[in-house]
Amino acid sequence: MSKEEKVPDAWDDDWETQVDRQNETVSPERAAKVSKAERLAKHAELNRKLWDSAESTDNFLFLTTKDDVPLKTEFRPAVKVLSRKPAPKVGSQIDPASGMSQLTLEGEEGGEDMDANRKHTPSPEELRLKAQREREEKQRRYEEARERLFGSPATTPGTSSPGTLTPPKTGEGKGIKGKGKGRSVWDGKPPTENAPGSRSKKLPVDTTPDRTSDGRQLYDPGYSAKPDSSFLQRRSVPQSDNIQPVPDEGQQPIRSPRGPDGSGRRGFGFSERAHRGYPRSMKNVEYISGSGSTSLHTLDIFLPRKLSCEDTGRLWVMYVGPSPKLTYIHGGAWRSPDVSMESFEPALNLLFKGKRKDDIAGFASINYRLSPYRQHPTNPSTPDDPARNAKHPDHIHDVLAALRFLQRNYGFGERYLLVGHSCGATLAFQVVTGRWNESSDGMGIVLPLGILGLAGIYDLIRLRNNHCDISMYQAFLEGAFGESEDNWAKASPTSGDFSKSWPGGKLALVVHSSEDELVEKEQATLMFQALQQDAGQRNERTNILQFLETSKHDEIWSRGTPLATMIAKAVGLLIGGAENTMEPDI
Ligand SMILES: N[C@@H](CC(=O)c1ccccc1NC=O)C(=O)O
Repeated sequence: MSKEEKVPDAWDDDWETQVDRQNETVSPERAAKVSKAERLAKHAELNRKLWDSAESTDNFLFLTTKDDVPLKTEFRPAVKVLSRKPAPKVGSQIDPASGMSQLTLEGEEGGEDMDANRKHTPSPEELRLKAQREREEKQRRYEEARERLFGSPATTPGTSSPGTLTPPKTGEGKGIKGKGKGRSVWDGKPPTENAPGSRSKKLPVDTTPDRTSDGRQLYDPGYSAKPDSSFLQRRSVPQSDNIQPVPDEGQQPIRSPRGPDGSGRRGFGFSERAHRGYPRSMKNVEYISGSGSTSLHTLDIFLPRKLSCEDTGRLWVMYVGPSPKLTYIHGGAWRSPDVSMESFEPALNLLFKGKRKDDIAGFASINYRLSPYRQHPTNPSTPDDPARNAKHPDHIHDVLAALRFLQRNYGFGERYLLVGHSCGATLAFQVVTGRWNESSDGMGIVLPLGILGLAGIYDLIRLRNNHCDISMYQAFLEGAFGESEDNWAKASPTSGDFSKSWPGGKLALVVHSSEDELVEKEQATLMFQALQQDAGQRNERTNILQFLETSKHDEIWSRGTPLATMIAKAVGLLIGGAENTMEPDI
């Protein structure tokens, strides 16, 4: 048979006719001219077909003749191979990554020449090596994520495993005693609940126990929380409560801040590429995942250096509102979308050139859902955006959820300063009223050692009354807290009873600028008075009211210096003791 002649396809209905036609068209001359080689080839081909049919397992005739056939299946007509095309082969290959068997149907990709299309089938050894490579890659990625989150690798590289949250390695870092400061506002024990009488020292104190000799660490394996304690050490991330334990590099855009490099350039710009060194920044980490999560349930984390279990001499700083682990809470009248983490960056740059740079373990900036702002000039909210239709107490619930996420993942307990600007300061003080501090699993957060409120709103009704000629105030307060002024009163931090709700508090620093054009200084004074109500009682808190001379409302954060100075001062008060109180700290 010449190459030009097409082999009839046995799947075609008329294949027999085609074959017959071909046979007819073969001239007797051509038939007669069959060479010896051709005859041998034909013979070999016939032989091959015979062996194929003999070896076919499609139909074991000896079994079909018996009635008691072992493994008998229902009647299935045997597939007859009618074509010279190789029969489609179903191959199964185990994917080393997924462990799933991948079914492939050779010949599916079309094309007549199956040899050309046939893929290389890996040998078992190749598969094993591939699986091993993939396993190693997975482990490496997990350890990267873990190190990014905790700032320290597993004790033995490759021994940590996804699914368990192992405590950070002991190593780098310095305890208070090691720093030679000898003064601390906490006692070196694992954080306990903010229960009355749980603190024994007033700020400042000079009785720091030797925390290295008592052997306790952030994750003390021997420590068990008091039965009624709101603090529980976490050795594994809870699966409940929508907590996302490890920000995954694939999911989280990482911005890597540059620290001051001595060149005089501003530091902490964020580079485009992710990198694993320090300082390290993680952006848009979701603190709630799943159905209730929105685009604003995020926080940003900034780690100046590797974290260590022995970092108990350092504070975290949390900014409520957009920023870096000072915890910081941004302002924006509970509704403005244009206040973001960047508002904290000028202050960060200064802080990390300043005296307190070694006293801060990490920063976090907490975002939270906003109330509607339909008239926003450039970015109006829409009714269907769950991130921008919040009503009190949504905002404070979000802040508490974020703090719980950070505490569970980083285990810093009470060792943090909560910083808020404007309505961020409202939220910061709402945290320590304890009124909304409950959670689905019955565990609240551990309240902070200190609060720094800047240009804060603390008495909602007084604020509106002082500005009743400007509709914006009524509008944003109503947008956030509804129409009932009873609710406004209950939500106002000035109505808190802090001796009861925040007995472990060491510092409340209320800062206001005389030049604030949006919030009057009465707000700061009222807050200070509310804090002072329990002065002289059993509490150990230092309350400070401080007025700045030169900052307008938003300049406190936008110029960087006022915010950085006040954070450094608060950190100094909490860590360094009284002698540092009046020093310029940055
Ligand atoms: N830019 C905001 C106004 C604002 O942020 C504000 C106005 C008056 C008093 C306090 C304010 N912000 C507090 O977080 C707005 O347009 O709603």
